[in-house]
Amino acid sequence: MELRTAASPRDVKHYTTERLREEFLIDDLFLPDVIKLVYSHIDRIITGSAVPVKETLKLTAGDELRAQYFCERRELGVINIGGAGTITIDGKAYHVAHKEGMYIGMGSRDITFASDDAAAPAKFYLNSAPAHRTCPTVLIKPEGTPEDGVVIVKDCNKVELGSLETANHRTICKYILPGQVESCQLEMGMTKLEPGSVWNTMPCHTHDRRMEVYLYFDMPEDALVMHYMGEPTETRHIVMRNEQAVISPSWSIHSGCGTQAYTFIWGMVGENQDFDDMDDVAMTDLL
Ligand SMILES: O=C[C@H](O)[C@@H](O)CC(=O)C(=O)O
Ligand SMILES: [Zn+2]
Repeated sequence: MELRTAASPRDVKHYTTERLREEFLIDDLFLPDVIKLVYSHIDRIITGSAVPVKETLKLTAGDELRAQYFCERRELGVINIGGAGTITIDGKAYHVAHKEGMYIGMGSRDITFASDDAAAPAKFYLNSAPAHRTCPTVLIKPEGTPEDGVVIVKDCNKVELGSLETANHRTICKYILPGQVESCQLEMGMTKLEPGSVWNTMPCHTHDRRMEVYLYFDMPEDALVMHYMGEPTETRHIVMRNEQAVISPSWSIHSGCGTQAYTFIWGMVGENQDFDDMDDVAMTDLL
């Protein structure tokens, strides 16, 4: 497991491009037959990926968690951005298709990942946070009919925002949040931009009570997103490519502008689970 420490905004404003990328960018996710995990001291979020191709992959606590198993004291959110696959939790198999996800509650011991087809492997994106109680493990589908153990994203959790005129027409699909999928602190969802729209989260915001991690994907290899971060009056950018993630501290804005439309997954943890608890930044105040 790779470890990242927290960073102070007073230091970050002096960082070079290289240092900014070292601290915040995660550019080696989704390697085949590897579970990659990055542990951040910021709210102790773990960001990672599991891409089973030739093998079934088993999630372990590693040395770092000083736990017998990964979810001993943690909850885990998963969204599959690849082909269909199976997540097996303590002997129970959940079939997770493209853009479906899971919430896996604290206390789940044995977690494995497999793909249906090695030629189109599943790409499981992972966000995990410390937990204090067990919430039910569920499969999450953006569309469909609910069954036992399966939650369908509610219409009120598919929020259309922005417009083509301001190049930010997008739909926020909220997967894990109170009232739909119960968790201790983790919230997760996916935002998809419409063709011709390139800006996410502009007008932008900070939220002092939560940190966030973004994963940008569904873009060609030569496309890029300029991810904007920093205090509102000290903005910086990180050039991001397909399937790369970025850590966003509470004090930072988190916004992006791509060379074309893209999709991203956001994961949030921290003090509260109030999605709308944001500190909006006026466009005219950004520097
Ligand atoms: O705090 C909320 C997160 O920044 C995202 O949900 C924002 C987002 O997906 C968007 O505006 O496009
Ligand atoms: Zn935000």
